[in-house]
Amino acid sequence: MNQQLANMIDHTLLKPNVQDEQIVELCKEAREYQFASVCVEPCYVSLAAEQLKDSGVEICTVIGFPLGANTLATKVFEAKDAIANGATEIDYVLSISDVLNGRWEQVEREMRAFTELRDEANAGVIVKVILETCYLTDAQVVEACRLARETGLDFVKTSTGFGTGGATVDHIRMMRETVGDACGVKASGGIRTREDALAMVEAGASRIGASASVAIVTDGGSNEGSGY
Ligand SMILES: O=C[C@H](O)COP(=O)(O)O
Repeated sequence: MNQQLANMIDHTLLKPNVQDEQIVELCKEAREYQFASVCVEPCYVSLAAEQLKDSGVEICTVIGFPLGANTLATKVFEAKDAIANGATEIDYVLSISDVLNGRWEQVEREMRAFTELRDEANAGVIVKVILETCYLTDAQVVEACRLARETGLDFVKTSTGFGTGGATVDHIRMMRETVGDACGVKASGGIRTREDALAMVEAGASRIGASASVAIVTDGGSNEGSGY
């Protein structure tokens, strides 16, 4: 097992039919392999936080997930509630409609709202913006990354795992080139093997989001994924 790789992985379980015992198991695995975080739906943040007390594993959750289509006020409320319940990492889906309609000032406003709520939380919370790159042009990916860097977000992230495509090496390279050292880059969606994960790291990813994390670090492969 490659510990360095494990330390970079958000151990993810995002499905409509998740139950408590699966979250308990996810947390057990995260503690054992020392993954960076568990990534769970907001309704499971409290349970995960309780399970992972004093483990060093962060509690990541997803906001406006998976479509990014909620209004900003709803996303902000959801994020604050998740932090109050114990979330330390917030992965929010950006307003894809604003990007597609060229409303970049709205995209920026949303990013600033997230950096503000992160700074107000003042508890080592970090924010990642999920771009859902499968729906964007390269120019839109670059512009979103440029704004994320400018507004001070912590990470840019490729995918929800529920779109028409996941992380690609080309997108990761483009995202890293745009944010430089100012932000982390998270590759997620469709990463099933150690080989997939290492290709993303090689291209510039500093975090991997995956449902198949255990298979990745134990050198196997898996068909496990979030998507429908
Ligand atoms: O946010 C992370 C993704 O949902 C993970 O995608 P995956 O289930 O395809 O590994």
